[in-house]
Amino acid sequence: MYDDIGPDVSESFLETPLHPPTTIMSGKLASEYDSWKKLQHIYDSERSKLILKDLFAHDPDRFSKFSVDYASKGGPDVTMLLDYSKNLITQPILDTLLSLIREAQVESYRDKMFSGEHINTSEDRAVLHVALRNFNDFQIQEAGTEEVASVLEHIKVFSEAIRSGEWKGYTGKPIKTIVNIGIGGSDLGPVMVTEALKPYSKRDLAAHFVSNIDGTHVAETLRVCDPETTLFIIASKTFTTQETITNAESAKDWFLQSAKDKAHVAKHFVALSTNTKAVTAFGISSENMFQFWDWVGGRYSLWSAIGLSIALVIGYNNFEQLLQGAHAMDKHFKETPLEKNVPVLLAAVGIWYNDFYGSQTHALLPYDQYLHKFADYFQQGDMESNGKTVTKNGHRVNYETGPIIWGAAGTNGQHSFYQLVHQGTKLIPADFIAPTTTHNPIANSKHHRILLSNFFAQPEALAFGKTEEQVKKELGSGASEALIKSKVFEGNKPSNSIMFPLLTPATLGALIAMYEHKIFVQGVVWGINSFDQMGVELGKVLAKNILAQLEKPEDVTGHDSSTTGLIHYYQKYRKE
Ligand SMILES: O=P(O)(O)OC[C@H]1O[C@H](O)[C@@H](O)[C@@H](O)[C@@H]1O
Repeated sequence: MYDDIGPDVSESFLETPLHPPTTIMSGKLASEYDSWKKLQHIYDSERSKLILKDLFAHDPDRFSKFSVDYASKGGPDVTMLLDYSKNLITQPILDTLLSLIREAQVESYRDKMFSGEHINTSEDRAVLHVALRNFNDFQIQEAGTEEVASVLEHIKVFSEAIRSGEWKGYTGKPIKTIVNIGIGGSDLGPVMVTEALKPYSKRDLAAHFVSNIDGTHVAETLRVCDPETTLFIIASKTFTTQETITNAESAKDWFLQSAKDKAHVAKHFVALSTNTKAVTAFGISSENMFQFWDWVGGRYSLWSAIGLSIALVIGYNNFEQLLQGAHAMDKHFKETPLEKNVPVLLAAVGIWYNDFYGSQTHALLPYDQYLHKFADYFQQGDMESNGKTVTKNGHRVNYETGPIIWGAAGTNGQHSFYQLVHQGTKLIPADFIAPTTTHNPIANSKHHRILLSNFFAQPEALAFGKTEEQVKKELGSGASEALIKSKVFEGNKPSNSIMFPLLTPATLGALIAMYEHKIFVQGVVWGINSFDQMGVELGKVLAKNILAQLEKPEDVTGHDSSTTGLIHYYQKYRKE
């Protein structure tokens, strides 16, 4: 059916010599690539034939053709199945998507990332989260990478001292509670991973995460803490983030109300940062500082010292397993041909919906309660990376870039938003994620079987729907036309299914790295810099200006009438 849109495309691009980087710097938009134009043509002319029901009916091997069995090479054993057969693609479409990825020189950019080239051009930085989990494997040239092992050793020694009770608080008691104070990349990764790996956690060490500047967050957390047995981890790459520094100051004040002597801060406060000067100025000595480097992006930093709270909760060995699982995925991404490369395939089908079908969002739907923060985590990971309108060369894109990421743990989502996914007007591609085995096989794994039956059923229902004939048959004669129509599921809604045996630290590491690289591939195709975050700046600057105007109504100047009206309302009704 699709012979005319030919699998030869990818080969012809393979034969095309790679352009030197300067050609890319001249600023081609993704929409100017030949394979992009070809995809547009395919979409326009073939879309009506892309019906999952037919594609499956015509090809009994569709599952085996469009699925990959991932197995780690080296490090802890991790296996994972990616089934992407329930996507609105054919082999020629996939080939053309892979041609696009080649034409955008993703492989060359990938190698630049792994070798430490400064691919974060706006900030002139390398992008080396892969160096944090490298274990001397890839050759990476960048200052700081030689210090990774010693920081890991510091994390190991410190986390063991806390976990064993050897580290004592100012009254000689062991630490019972940790409070990570950080926001964005200095919060979401540790929150997500400590939740995901709860079965590996030290249950008698309570972990809290304070991020929001809203005083409620720190106040409610301190309410359940004992200053004698609490360790505060101040996590901030820059150590200038208003929320984190304000929360940290309030935590220190609270602590000193009991401890009195500032010398006791050393036993109860540590810092994770790249900014030694600011850490010292805060009152934390450099021995209690865990270093990282400017080539670690905030949203890619859970592998760095920012992961200290993870190591404290699950133990250093499990933390290292997480890193090794990610490293094996890095190797897979670096060395596997595009056709079998899991992050590349996810990126390819994502581009198909995002840029040709016009899908605005992408749902992450883990059927694992431990992954309930997974979508939150990748909201930052994906949206802060690829939510850009301007290419690296300063051109405005004329296509869609990063999708809106959202989701919730199954089966909760089924009882809230799935209605719209099944029968709404929007096309919402989704990733269904599940372990074959649960950490909690209660009632003889009955819960897990029910959970998985839903995990299998939902993508099937989305893909194949329910026809009017089926509904009529079910309802029998006499059913109104309106009732019949309301029960029809159009189907043809795409999804990926990702399965693995058990959510272990190494598996989670691989899963996170897989999505990181998917984001990377898409960013390169769109020509954007996935590693800066200029979009978070403007609001911060305006807030700083407004903060200085909050006292008196006459100070409120320079705003539109709406903003002025809102501030005046606050000034009228506030109670200190
Ligand atoms: O770790 P920091 O420096 O406190 O930054 C916290 C967060 O701040 C901003 O929102 C962004 O830059 C994020 O990428 C970052 O994760």
